Amino acid sequence: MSASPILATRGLVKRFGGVVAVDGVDLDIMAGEIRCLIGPNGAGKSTLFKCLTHQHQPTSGQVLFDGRNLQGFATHRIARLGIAIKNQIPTVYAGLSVRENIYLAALRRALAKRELEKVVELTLDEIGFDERLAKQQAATLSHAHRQWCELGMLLASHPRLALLDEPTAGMTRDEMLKTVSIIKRLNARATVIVVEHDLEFIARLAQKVTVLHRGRVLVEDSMERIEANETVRDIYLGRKKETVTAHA
Ligand SMILES: Nc1ncnc2c1ncn2[C@@H]1O[C@H](COP(=O)(O)OP(=O)(O)OP(=O)(O)O)[C@@H](O)[C@H]1O
Repeated sequence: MSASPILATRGLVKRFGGVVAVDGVDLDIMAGEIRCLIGPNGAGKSTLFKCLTHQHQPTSGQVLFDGRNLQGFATHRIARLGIAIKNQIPTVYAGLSVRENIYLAALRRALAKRELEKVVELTLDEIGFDERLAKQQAATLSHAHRQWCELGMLLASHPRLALLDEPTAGMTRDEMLKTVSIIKRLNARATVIVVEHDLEFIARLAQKVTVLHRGRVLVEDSMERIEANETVRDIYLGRKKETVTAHA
């Protein structure tokens, strides 16, 4: 029995003038999967994400969600289908508390008030926020707490597919490990695609990794096999390992 992918792209292209940022990408993401997307700076990872949600209109090619072609769909209509994106810069309501942010995110599920309140409290628990943090204004949160607040908003909104762009950027190792556990919770109810540079994070999370290079899929495999792949090492991992070592 062959299952069909929840998300597929076929020949996806995005040009910015003379720059071909995404150059004929075919992806098949199965329901329930966590897929990591890696590649050197400028490989096209963020642009690909933005094409999936129509923050950028693809130049050509198709995005299929549950087999349905999303061509012509506005961003808000894609969000309503259950595709959520967390961009590199967190988007929280700065003037509201964490609890209020999560409450607003949960509203999209059209639950009765008591259910909604339960979801909010459960989510605060899932991201490990106590009452003090729940009441804190989002603008005053630390970098990591702001990222977790936004992950909480994703958890509460219950997407079918979550796209996470560098969720651990700027985090310490302990913060990265906590983020892994939050994303595993998210993956218990949603398919997840995550762009990341942190190799330990990827190894702890993903079953399958897609390497993008110059807008194209270079290889798709397990992290173990990708780490052993000479071409990938040359264009990406070797350079990154040096960077990681240099910062250790
Ligand atoms: N809005 C834009 N206008 C023009 N060029 C763009 C735009 N967005 C991205 N690009 C170009 O497209 C290419 C891919 O960029 P993108 O940000 O998608 O790469 P990335 O893999 O996400 O990189 P990073 O790891 O640094 O975030 C780059 O050459 C970039 O300069």
